[in-house]
Amino acid sequence: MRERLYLFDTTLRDGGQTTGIDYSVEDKRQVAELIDSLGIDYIEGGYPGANLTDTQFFAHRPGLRARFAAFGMTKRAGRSAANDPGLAALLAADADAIVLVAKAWDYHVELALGISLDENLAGIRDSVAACRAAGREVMLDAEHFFDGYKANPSYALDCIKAGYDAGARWLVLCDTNGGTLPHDVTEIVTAVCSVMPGSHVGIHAHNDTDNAVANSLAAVRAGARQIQGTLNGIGERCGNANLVSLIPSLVLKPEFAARFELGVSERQLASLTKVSHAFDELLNRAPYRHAPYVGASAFATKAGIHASAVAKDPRTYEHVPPETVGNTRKILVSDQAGRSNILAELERLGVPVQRDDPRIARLLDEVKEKEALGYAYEGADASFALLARRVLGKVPEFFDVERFSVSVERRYNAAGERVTVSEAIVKVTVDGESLISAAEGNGPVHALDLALRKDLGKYQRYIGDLQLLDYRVRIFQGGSDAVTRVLIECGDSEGRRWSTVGVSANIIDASFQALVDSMTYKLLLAGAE
Ligand SMILES: CC(=O)SCCNC(=O)CCNC(=O)[C@H](O)C(C)(C)COP(=O)(O)OP(=O)(O)OC[C@H]1O[C@@H](n2cnc3c(N)ncnc32)[C@H](O)[C@@H]1OP(=O)(O)O
Ligand SMILES: CC(=O)C(=O)O
Repeated sequence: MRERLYLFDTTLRDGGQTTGIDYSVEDKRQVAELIDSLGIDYIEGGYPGANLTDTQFFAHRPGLRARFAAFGMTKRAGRSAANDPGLAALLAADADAIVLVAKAWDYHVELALGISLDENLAGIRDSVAACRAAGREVMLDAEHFFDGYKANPSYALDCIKAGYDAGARWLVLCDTNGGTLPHDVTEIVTAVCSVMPGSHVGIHAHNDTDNAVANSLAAVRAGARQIQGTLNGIGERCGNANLVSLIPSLVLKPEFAARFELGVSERQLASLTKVSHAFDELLNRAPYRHAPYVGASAFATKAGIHASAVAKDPRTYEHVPPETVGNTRKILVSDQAGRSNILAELERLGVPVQRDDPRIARLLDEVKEKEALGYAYEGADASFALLARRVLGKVPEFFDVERFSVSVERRYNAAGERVTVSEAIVKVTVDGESLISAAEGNGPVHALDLALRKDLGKYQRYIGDLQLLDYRVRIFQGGSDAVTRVLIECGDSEGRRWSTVGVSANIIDASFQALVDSMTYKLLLAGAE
């Protein structure tokens, strides 16, 4: 029979202490729903009474499947629990559980609180008892437990015992400064669980040594049965234990899966990548490509030797199947590639080719030569598709660019204001007919884009819904000269997205190459003839 392991999410409380993150009430509601969709047991909504947002959030409690927890501190020194405004605000909040933070390090009690060690124990007892008397489930967040245990083990233990005796359901050992390493966590949690029931012990790890996840797993192995953490590891300073990394390790790694049961179903696990990215979207930041399990690179294979083995069996280079966490396998084409990468990418792009086609070796050589000049195909799938189709003789000559020119001029407009105007002229040949178009744009690339797509003759009807979505420039040293690489991302009304690359010593020329590839790829996608 497997033991139940409880997950506690503090994205909305400790996560709110992250630099650069400032939730609104509506943000909190949306994040709570995201967390709840994963099957987490507890969601800590914030600190009612500490600020208006949190107080309002608790005033209109979200409808959640998880137990909803309110955070606050034990009563202030010199006040009774019944006469403490902070505690009163916590009790007034509509929450199933109350999390009380209490000092467990003698040094902090004497310095930060300025009270005796016994007064602190009495404060813990009285505060927990008051919350229990109000019918709430109580958790004691034992702040600085690990540092406190190292300094004075019997006092740190007395603090959590005081909470337990007064009725706290959970005693959460906090590595508040985040400096504890996994071997210390193992030793200290083992010692705690030899005198307290592990089924009441939790872990709250910070990531200041990049060990918050490792420390949480060590605590579970040593007997703790509740893990606190956040979505994508946000939290004070370097963050908290990342639940997005912890959940799949607990569910998929045999050592944990065989011993423990979580509230997260297979279907919920498969939504992890989506939830993690949706959270970043809400925070208005790009998802971290290299995030374990859910990053775009987590199951991306670039090296030729790896790709060749992955084609035979993905388990050769994947520690878990990507689909279990809702991620996907990617085989990238670059100067690190071999034939296997090329074949896998051609298959993904739907380009039919025999495995022993001698043109594959030519294509691989061409990729490596162009990458040496500065092209980067791992981020430009459409340019690779065109290169491959050209080598395989499968790209129609839709249009030919005879010439283009761009000018940038600063002048006064009719209202006497100073404006900078970009104008472009593009001359193309379509089916033997010369077509000249001119356009003005916000900048030179915008003007070129508009001029190029203004008149493509009989192909015009295929490109009406083409949209330029992203434009990135990188300047680097190629040989003795500076080289500019431009990556462009485009999309269309059918929700398709593709990327192209252009390289030149001249930024406009590099941009134009990428624009032309983009237009050509769109015509291919549209089946233009
Ligand atoms: C480890 C953690 O992450 S704990 C959570 C930390 N999170 C936050 O602090 C965010 C929300 N906090 C706040 O909005 C404010 O700090 C408030 C509203 C809680 C308190 O504000 P203020 O009354 O102005 O006090 P201030 O923040 O300056 O200092 C904290 C006070 O609480 C006392 N205190 C700290 N921890 C505890 C505790 N566990 N039990 C009792 N008192 C405590 C401190 O000694 C200090 O008292 P003092 O004012 O007599 O010196
Ligand atoms: C309670 C808490 O957030 C900490 O000790 O880190």
